[in-house]
Amino acid sequence: MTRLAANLSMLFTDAPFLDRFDRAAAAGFEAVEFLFPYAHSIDEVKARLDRNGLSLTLINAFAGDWAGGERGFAARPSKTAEFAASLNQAIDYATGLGCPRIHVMSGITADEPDASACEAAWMGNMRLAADRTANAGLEVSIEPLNTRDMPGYFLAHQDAALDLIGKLDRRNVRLQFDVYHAQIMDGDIIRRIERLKGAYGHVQIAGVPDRHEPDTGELNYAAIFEAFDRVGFDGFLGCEYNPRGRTEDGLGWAAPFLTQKGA
Ligand SMILES: O=C(O)C(=O)[C@H](O)CO
Ligand SMILES: [Mg+2]
Repeated sequence: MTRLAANLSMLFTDAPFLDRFDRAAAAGFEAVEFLFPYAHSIDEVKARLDRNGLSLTLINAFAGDWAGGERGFAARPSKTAEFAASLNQAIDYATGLGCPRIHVMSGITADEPDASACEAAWMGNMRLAADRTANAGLEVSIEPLNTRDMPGYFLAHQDAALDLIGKLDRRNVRLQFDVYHAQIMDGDIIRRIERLKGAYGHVQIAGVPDRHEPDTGELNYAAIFEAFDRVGFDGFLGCEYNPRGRTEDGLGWAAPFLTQKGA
């Protein structure tokens, strides 16, 4: 069964962040995800989830100065203190908001002088993340990002991320399988959904190449939704795209999977 989560960092962005929860629920979503809730208190965010009966599927740990180009700390040898602080904060929010999963970003490492030091930093930081989140009953996700949108990011390919997860040897770290990034970098999406079954705990979707609604472009999302069903994926597909216009006007493709309000 296809279950959708609205990504509130990308959808309904004509409204202030807290009002996007109301808009998502009114549009028929039962779940949401977002990158960074940290400008708001846990209580403020929880009140919006509760009053709309929404569940929360994913948050990101704080990733640094986003506007300045930072994309997380895990693989950056000089940022271990920032990493630990962002992890503790994210665990507090995830626990307080009933969110099962934290996306921990690895960082831009293209300019780091020593690639092996980046991998060593990633291993050490991610073991810390895995162990602290496991104690809190949470999962960590890592996500390869395409090099066109995110040049220099530490993780770009699905198989490389899987190799690292293998070396990490922690059961609560899994892939965040973003179909948009995976198609741009690796392709072979249907076979990959089958082959990686169990290795991803969260999925995100968007049209390729423009990152708009998943109803145009080079991917056949009807077949992709069927493939996730066929392999028994029972998590959420996060709608992480830039709407072509007003979010509600572009939700025709999602209508079969949204709650019909007033029905
Ligand atoms: O960009 C994405 O696809 C994400 O999911 C990240 O959380 C932000 O880079
Ligand atoms: Mg994503």
